[in-house]
Amino acid sequence: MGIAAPRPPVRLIIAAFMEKTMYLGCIADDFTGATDLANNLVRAGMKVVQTIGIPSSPLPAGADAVVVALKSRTIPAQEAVSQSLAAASWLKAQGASQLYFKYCSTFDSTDAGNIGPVTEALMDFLATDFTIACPAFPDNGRTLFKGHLFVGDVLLSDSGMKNHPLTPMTDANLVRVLQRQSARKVGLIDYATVAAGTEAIQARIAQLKQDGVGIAIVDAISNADLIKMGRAFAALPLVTAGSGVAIGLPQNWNIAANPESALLPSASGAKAVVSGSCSTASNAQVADFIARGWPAMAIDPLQVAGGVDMVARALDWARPRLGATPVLIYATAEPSAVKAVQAKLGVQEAGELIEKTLSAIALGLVQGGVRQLLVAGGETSGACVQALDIKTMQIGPQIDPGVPWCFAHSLAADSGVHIALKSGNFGTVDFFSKAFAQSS
Ligand SMILES: Nc1ncnc2c1ncn2[C@@H]1O[C@H](COP(=O)(O)OP(=O)(O)O)[C@@H](O)[C@H]1O
Ligand SMILES: O=C(O)[C@@H](O)C(=O)COP(=O)(O)O
Repeated sequence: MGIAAPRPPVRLIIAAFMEKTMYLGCIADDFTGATDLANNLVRAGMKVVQTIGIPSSPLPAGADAVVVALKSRTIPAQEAVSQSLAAASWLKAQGASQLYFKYCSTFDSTDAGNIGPVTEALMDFLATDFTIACPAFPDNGRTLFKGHLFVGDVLLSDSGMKNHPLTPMTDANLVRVLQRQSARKVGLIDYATVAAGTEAIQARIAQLKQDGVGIAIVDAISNADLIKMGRAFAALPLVTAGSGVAIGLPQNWNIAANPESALLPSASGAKAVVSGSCSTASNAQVADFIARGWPAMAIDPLQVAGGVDMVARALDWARPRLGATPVLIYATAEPSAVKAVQAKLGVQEAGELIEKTLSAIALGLVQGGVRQLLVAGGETSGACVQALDIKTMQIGPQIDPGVPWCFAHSLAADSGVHIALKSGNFGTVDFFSKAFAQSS
């Protein structure tokens, strides 16, 4: 006969039945952005669940934050609004006390949206007359000064983002950029105010509200700025930002950083990279992978458009090569090549065709035994995660700022899959090899 387990004290039994409220409900406009935000929240000590779309089944209890990943960055603004509102009502119904709309640290959008329209729809939904907008992420070189966004040492408009295939960013003045997308007046909380601290930021918010400003861009150049502003935003029903602002919010619920919070099961199985990002960083990372002599295959969009079955061709190429060394399948190309493809196929059409091709390849790779998959590119990641039918993701250790390894269950794999979704712009030049060295 076994030994009876000791009975837990009564107060523990009661605690187990008490519903814990979710503090932060997050809506991310793409999937790499969602893991980036979840990564920063986990590193700041929160228990986070990341879902792909609005979950259809109940989530495990006890999360401090839930990040709902949408693929709404480049879809028509009205569709982005309706998907974001559906996510917002679900998060509020789960008890979220504050909502966080996460967009790109390079403010990826066009004059048609979607940052402005989604922000304003969420403000209407929450019946709030004020929110902030701050894509600053100093750990990744995104800083804001006098409303101007810098990427590393250059203005946004001088960075590689001016050549983005879907959302070229040619104006670094975010007050101007957001005003073009918004009906509400857009203002600025400038660096002098942020440097003066939490009370100064709160006083400036009160002043801006009196002046009829609905959304304020906020300057920040360091993590210390993000901590100060986090305290000042405690009472806002809605925060809109990149992932950086997230590091300053957990303190409002007395949550402190916890290095234990990002543990995953150990990784095994074949390794692959699928890259559809055409950013400067991804181009350099692909070149680095090839320079190592590792197996890589390029996908030519024009051949796909011409009817060649590149999915079958890529999977046939990859099959005998899968193993301890990662394989890379990529559509990543330099701006001139991207423009030539877009001129022939159309911007959206080219993007969708390549996403469909790469996501079918990702699915085939996992069905063929890949269990450590790295995807480069936000839209590309969205397509791949959807093809793999992943519903939730567990956040693990950070590879580089903004990119953690994650663990997910996919119908395509009997066991789970380790997956990393790399934002186009993120990661050092040796990111692909670094990621697999860390997972092994
Ligand atoms: N060679 C190419 N020509 C044209 N478009 C491309 C090419 N390769 C990829 N794309 C498309 O460019 C877009 C890149 O976006 P995304 O995956 O979000 O990358 P990033 O994270 O760099 O923004 C995708 O829609 C992708 O399908
Ligand atoms: O904030 C960021 O820069 C990223 O989290 C992000 O949103 C990535 O988007 P992509 O560059 O499209 O991957």
